[in-house]
Amino acid sequence: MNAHRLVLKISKDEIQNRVRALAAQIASDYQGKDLVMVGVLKGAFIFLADLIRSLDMPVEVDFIRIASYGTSTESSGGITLSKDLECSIDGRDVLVVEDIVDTGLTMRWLMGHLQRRNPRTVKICALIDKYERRAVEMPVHYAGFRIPSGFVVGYGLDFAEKYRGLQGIYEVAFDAMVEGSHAG
Ligand SMILES: O=P(O)(O)OC[C@H]1O[C@H](OP(=O)(O)OP(=O)(O)O)[C@H](O)[C@@H]1O
Ligand code: HPA
Ligand SMILES: [Mg+2]
Repeated sequence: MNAHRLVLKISKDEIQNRVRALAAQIASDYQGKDLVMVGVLKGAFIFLADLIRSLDMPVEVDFIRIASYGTSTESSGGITLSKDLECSIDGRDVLVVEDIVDTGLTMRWLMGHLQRRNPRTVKICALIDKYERRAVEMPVHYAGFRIPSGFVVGYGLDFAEKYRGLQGIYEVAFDAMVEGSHAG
């Protein structure tokens, strides 16, 4: 891991306020519906936990575990599924909960995977919609924050599995490489 610093981008209070507003919007849109919220592990675990505790309606929660980044800040392009859904989504309304949509490759794979199980609707809720690196068209129906670029960590998001527990969102600032040597 190259030497880096963390720069605060979104504070804990801003996140809390935005999560409450998203939950209110979701509860209003899905009133009376049979909603299944699917958290994408690992990154979504904190966001999903906060979101459902602000949500004034009964929902079923399930998880799927897919990964493509490993220790890198670039998508590997290949998706590894290591835990699938446990509930049926046949005929039901599904809201996928993600920490971040970046290139969109993870979400494209997941949408294909879910659509084969015949849900009534599938929508996407992501804490962060990071749009400049998008490689495929991918709508984010409920977006917490839209940012153009920068590798971010905290509130579930990791860099090489670290920093998920930070309460705010931070950008990873990589120190410039010194000629002929690596800065850490
Ligand atoms: O839009 P994309 O470019 O595909 O990136 C978004 C995905 O990448 C991260 O997952 P990661 O592979 O790091 O797994 P993790 O959730 O376990 O950290 C993140 O949690 C999203 O699932
Ligand atoms: O900016 C990011 N941070 C952490 N994980 C990610 N996965 C895709 N983009 C990011
Ligand atoms: Mg990750």
